[in-house]
Amino acid sequence: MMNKEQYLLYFIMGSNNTDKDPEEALREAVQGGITCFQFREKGEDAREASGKKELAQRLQVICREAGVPFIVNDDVDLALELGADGIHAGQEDTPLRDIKKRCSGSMTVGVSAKTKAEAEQAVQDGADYLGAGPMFATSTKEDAEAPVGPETVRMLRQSGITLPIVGIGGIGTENAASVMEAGADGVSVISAISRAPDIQQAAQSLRNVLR
Ligand SMILES: Cc1ncsc1CCOP(=O)(O)O
Ligand SMILES: C=C1C=NC(C(F)(F)F)=NC1=N
Ligand SMILES: [Mg+2]
Repeated sequence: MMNKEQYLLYFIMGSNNTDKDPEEALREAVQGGITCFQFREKGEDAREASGKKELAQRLQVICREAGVPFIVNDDVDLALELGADGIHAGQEDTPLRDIKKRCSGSMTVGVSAKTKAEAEQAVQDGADYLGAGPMFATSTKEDAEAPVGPETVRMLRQSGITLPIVGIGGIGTENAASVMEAGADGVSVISAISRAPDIQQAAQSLRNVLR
C-alpha cells in the first residue's frame, strides 16, 4: 500500500507518449525524482498483447530497482499477471467493485473522479486514491473533457474527501503549485516529462516546485 508522499510526482507514460526508448525515458524520469509510475499503453500506435506485456515487464523492473510504485492503467489482467503495485481505473473502465474482488488487499487501486458524486462512490467502493482532471488543457488524452481546474480539488476537499488526490491534465512547472495549493497530494504528469528534451531535468524541475 502506498503512503501519501508517494503521490507527489506521479509520472504516467506509454510508448506513444515519447519519441525516446520508453525504458530510457523512464530511467531518466526516475533519476529526476518521480515518486510513482503508471504504465498507460493506450491510443494510436499503442502496443498490444505480448508487446504490451513485455514492455510493461521491463518498465516494472526499472521501478522495482528504484523503489518506485508501478501502477497499470485500466488493464486488470495485466496488473494481476505482473503483480503490479496498483491499478488505475477510469470512470468508463472496469467498475471498482469488480477490480477489488480480483485484486489482493495489498494492491493500490485508483479511480478517476471529478465530481463529488464520483468521488463519494469511489470512497464507498474502496478506492485508495483519486485522479482529478483534466486540471488544464491537454492534448495527450484524445477524449479528454473540458478542463475543470484546481478548484475541483478544492471542492472535493471541501466535500470532505480525505483520500489522496492527484491532479492530472496539462500540468507543468508553471501550474503544478496551484494544484498542490488547492489541496492535492501530488500531480500526475505525462507530456511535461515524457516529451521534454531532458527528461531528468524536467522531472527534477517539477520536484523543485512541488517541495
Ligand atoms: C490521462 C489523462 N487523464 C486526464 S488528462 C490526461 C492526460 C494528461 O497528460 P498531460 O500531462 O500530457 O497533459
Ligand atoms: C485517466 C487517468 C486519471 N488519473 C490518473 C491518475 F493520475 F493516476 F490518478 N490516471 C489516469 N490514467
Ligand atoms: Mg481509463
